Formats: sequence, structure tokens, C-alpha cells
Amino acid sequence: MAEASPVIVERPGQAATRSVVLPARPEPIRVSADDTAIVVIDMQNAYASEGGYVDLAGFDISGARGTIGAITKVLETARGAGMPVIYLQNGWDADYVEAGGPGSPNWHKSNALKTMRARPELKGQLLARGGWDYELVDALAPQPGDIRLHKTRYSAFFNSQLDSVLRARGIRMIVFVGIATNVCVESTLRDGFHLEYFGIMLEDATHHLGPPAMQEATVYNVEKFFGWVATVNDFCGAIGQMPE
Ligand SMILES: NC(=O)N/C=C\C(=O)O
Repeated sequence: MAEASPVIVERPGQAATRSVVLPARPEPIRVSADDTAIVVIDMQNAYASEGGYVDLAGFDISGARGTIGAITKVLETARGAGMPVIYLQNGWDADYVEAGGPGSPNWHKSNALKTMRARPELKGQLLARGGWDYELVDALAPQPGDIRLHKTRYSAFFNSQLDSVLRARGIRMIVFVGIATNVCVESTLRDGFHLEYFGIMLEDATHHLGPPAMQEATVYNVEKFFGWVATVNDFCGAIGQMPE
């Protein structure tokens, strides 16, 4: 079968000077270091450490260690190419006002809030700003120049500064890594699509919540409807060749 030609983003009045073609599915896509950011979704103790929220809520977090290692490689490569790195942290204020009360679907659906209601001894500990659960995992500590943003719902675009931060830097393309593939990563990538961002998900730098079919479903959705899917090796191989 003939190889698909790369997707080239139209940039009116602007040439993508520093760019490479990233092998991706369903087709390769040209990535410019000048208008691409890495968005790291919720690599907090809550989602990636033993004793954090999703572990306490009964989800299998055994895959999270590999995700941390994969993201470390991606960030080193991206920083080397001069791409902005933006970390999102999910959670609420210590009094959980931002979580919404019984009038909010979040209050009813959030497994963190449900776990705390079922186990009152955990009250105030899960996803509360200022606590260990909310903090980023130590292995992914932000570097000088990285940006950290707070979010209160699954989509990082909802009620956050993400869109302004990206637009102020002329970002058109977002490379997604983080946890959970099928919840906050997918919600954010979908909202990004509707805001005209080109979304690329690095499948082996994400981890799902729930059965393995959830990872497959998001990969399918992204590849077929919302963006592009690539691997960490392909990303590091291509972006590592970015012209200075
Ligand atoms: N970061 C996420 O994907 N979060 C998923 C569930 C939750 O925060 O309860």
C-alpha cells in the first residue's frame, strides 16, 4: 500500500521553520517546534502512586510506573527541541467548594468524592490542593520554564487558563501524555479539537482507568475522529531530529 502523505497544518502568513514529520496514525503529521506544546495530564500522586486516590478507589495502577518513565523521555526530548511543557493538576480547594455540591454531576460521579463519602477518615485528603494526593509525582517535577495549571473537571479546557496560555504562545498543536487516557486525556483532546487545536496522543505515555478495552477505545476514537496517535519512540525519534 502507498504511504499516506503527511498532514500539513495550514498556517496563514507563517512558515513552519523548525518542523519534522512525525510518524502517526492514521497518517504522518508535520510537527513544528514553534507551535506545538506538550500537555501532561494529571501526573499526580492521586493517579500514579500507591496510596493515591485511584489506588484507594480500587483501580489498577500497576501500569502507571511505565507511564512515568515514558513521559520522562518525552519531556526530555520536547524540552530539547524548545517545546513548551504544560502540566495540568486536577482537584479542588481544601474545602471542596470547586468540586460542586449535590447539585453538580461531578459530586455524584467523582470517584474521589464518592470514596471520601464511603470512607470518612479520608475526608480532605483526596485531590485537595495543598495535599500529597494533589501533588505531581516526584519523578516528573517541573523544570524551570515549564507551566503548571489547575483544573477542576475532566477536560483541561473547562474553566481553566489552558486555552489562553496556549493561544498567547501561538500554539496550534498539542501532544498529550498522562492519566487517564479514557477520562481526562480524551476529554481534553476532544475539547481541543472543538477549539481548533490539532491533538496528538502518545499512546504508550498514557494510561487508562478501567479495563484494557478503555485504552483501545480512546486510541480508536482519537485515530478515527479527533486527532492522531503516535508512540514515544516515534515521537522521540522524530522530534530528536528537529532543526535548531
Ligand atoms: N485524570 C483523570 O483522567 N481523572 C479521572 C477520574 C477522576 O479524576 O476522578
